[in-house]
Amino acid sequence: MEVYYIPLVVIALYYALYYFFTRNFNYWKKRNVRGPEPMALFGNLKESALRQKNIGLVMQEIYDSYPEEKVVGMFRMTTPSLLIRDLDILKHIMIKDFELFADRGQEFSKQGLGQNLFHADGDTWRALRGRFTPIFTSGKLKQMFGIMHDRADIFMDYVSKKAENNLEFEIHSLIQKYTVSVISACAFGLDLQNLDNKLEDLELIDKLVLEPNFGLEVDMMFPGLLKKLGFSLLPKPVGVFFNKLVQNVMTLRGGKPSNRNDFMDLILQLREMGNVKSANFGDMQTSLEITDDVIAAQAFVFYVAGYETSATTASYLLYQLALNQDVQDKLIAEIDEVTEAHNGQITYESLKEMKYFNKVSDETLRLYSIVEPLQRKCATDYKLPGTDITIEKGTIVLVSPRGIHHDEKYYPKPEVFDPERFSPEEVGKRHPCAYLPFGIGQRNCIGMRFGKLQTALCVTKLLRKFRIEPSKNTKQVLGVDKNRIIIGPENGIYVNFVPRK
Ligand code: HEM
Repeated sequence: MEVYYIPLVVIALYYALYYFFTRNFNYWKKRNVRGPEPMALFGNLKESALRQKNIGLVMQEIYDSYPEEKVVGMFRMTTPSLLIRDLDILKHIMIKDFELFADRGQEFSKQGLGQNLFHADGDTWRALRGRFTPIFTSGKLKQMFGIMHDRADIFMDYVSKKAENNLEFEIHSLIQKYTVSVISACAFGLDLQNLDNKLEDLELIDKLVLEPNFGLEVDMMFPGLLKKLGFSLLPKPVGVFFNKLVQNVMTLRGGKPSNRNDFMDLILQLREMGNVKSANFGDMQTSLEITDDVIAAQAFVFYVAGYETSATTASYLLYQLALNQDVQDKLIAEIDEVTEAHNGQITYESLKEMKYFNKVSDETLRLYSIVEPLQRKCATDYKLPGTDITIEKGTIVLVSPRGIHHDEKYYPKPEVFDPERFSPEEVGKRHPCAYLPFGIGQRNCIGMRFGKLQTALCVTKLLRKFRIEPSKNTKQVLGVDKNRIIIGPENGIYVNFVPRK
């Protein structure tokens, strides 16, 4: 008899689940906000949740599908979120009304690695940003340049040896060797001499952190649940690894700054200054004790945010030089001229003088912005300027830099690589929010100057020695890796390094 109930139970369960996973899907319709039709459970992120497409491409497609809309109502899994397309609204959210949108809405813990600058929110973030901003000034970077330069020389020796046997390189993984050694040296004083021996632990960290895990989707579906349950977005071994690493470095330095002038020294100097109040970020007086856990969390985020982003930027840049030999000619001429004027040395100052390099680098990051989407959480009910729409407290708003950077309204023929888009005249004609590879506003990328510097150093050193040319494996169109949380090339980028005459 009971057996007859089984189909009924299955059907009831099916409907209950279906209801649960679609219960919010009238949310934007009720508010007259247009957007793509969501799918049960996945909302509008089915392809990224199933790892069929990088989330950056999914967001760009949503952006492209609504050219007339200022905002697009969408669903991150089952949670209503809003994609901002209009640049004036974007400016309000990211800059003018920043106080209401300071959070990213990804904080998963107030302890351990959760105290890192990227994931932290609220007072913890304010205190962290206030205290750590001084270690990214131009002056501090200049002091660190020597460490970076040594790493670049080791890298050039490595490449030159390899190039004796084979001109073709897969440049994404190649340049990662350089950025891993730079960040390891600058963030925690680790001198990786043999670039082929990327530490096994660091390989593992790469896998654990930069490959998407389903914690992200759970957090989208049930915002705040992971934090309540004490689950981390980051697997435990990551925390253990960075704590141990930082402990070792601090023990070696006797808990005091050495004379290396790396991030670890700068953080130890900050610690010696004690619990300084900082009111730089908003009205709130915030303070923060720099504990070992706080140091480990920042070492973690500087490492993870620092190496892959710059390696990807440099490899896309070299790829575009291979395809655009005229741009490369002009860039090499500039590098040679400026370097000769500095007695054949590439220095912090000489890199600053390379104006054309900056244009090439800016255009690279327009075409291939790497961190997608940008995200903020609304701290209060908020009427979007210039619309009748009020978003509720707690709503996640998203921005697609890739969508904006490929929008022909701002960049005619967006798929063409043209560094002249970044001449001062052209930049002056554009909306200030039309370019955001490093994000924008008070919560933008804290490591922007560091990232630009290590990319510039690597590329200029390479171009002093080699021309970059297409190889038989150079693709005309690059795919995007589906299995990374940031944008990067699928199956690498192949080019030839041809020694310059
Ligand atoms: C080409 C290189 C890089 C790119 C394209 C890049 C891009 C970004 C973007 C788009 C954001 C989010 C900004 C926002 O939400 O408005 C970000 C945040 C961040 N980046 Fe970078 N980044 C790069 C290099 C670096 C480096 C070298 C470091 C550290 C050494 C770093 C550390 C961080 C940190 C800590 C945050 C969080 C800042 C906060 O929330 O206060 N990044 N980055």
